[in-house]
Amino acid sequence: MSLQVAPINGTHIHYSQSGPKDAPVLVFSNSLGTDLRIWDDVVAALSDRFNIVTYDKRGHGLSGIGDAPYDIALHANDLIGLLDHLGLGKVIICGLSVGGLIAQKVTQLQPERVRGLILCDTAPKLGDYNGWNTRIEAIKADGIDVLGDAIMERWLSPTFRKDRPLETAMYRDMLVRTTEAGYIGTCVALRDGDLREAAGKIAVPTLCICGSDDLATPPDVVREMATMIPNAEFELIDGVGHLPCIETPELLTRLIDRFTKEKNLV
Ligand SMILES: O=C(O)CC1=CCC(=O)O1
Repeated sequence: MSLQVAPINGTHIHYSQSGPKDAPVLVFSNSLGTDLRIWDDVVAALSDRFNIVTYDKRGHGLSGIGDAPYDIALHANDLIGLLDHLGLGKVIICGLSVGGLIAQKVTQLQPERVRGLILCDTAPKLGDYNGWNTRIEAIKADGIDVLGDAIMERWLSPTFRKDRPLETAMYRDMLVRTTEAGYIGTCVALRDGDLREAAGKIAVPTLCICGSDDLATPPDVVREMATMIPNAEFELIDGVGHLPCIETPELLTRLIDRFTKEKNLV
């Protein structure tokens, strides 16, 4: 399939769409420093029954960087713009880490559009102001590569890194090849983003998922989010880090399948 790209909010957004066009729409939103390929195994398993959209948020993958200062609302409006461009109305959103904040923000901006949320390894607020500034300053001084190994420890469980060194190296490359402007811009968005007040107003079925070995958004953080969102469910995936879509796509697929069936979203 040829690459698909859309003009959105003054830049271009690279996306992929697969599955039956009349099926329920399931959109995946990525984490910091990753591109849409992290969902490949999940998409392959679900694209017989969902109309699936994956995309690279601005500054990541093959999308443009744009000129606007980044914040979570800008990323959310990019996703809304992409859905409008594709003529997609109501959607289920699965957001990972910063993608989870983007999903929550879209729900806040267009509550009527979102039918359900799957929030993986995320929270309404991630990290603290000084922590993000330290990361931003380190990257400005020396580039993303200096943080590559430390970030792999946050992303991937010790078992994955030990047993799958080539893939670990590949995901490290994905990270360090992210544009510096896009990465730092998204760190700023995370530093300043706080959706805790809005979390209590989310009124759609929500499943919160976390890997037990997630060092970026540890289970307690995700569990707390589940208590803030009315009627949200929480699932812990044992032995997995920050990116269940990479480490255990089969289990993530089963959780999405079960949740969407139980909540009558399919
Ligand atoms: O890079 C990390 O620490 C993991 C992460 C934080 C926000 C996000 O999207 O990924």
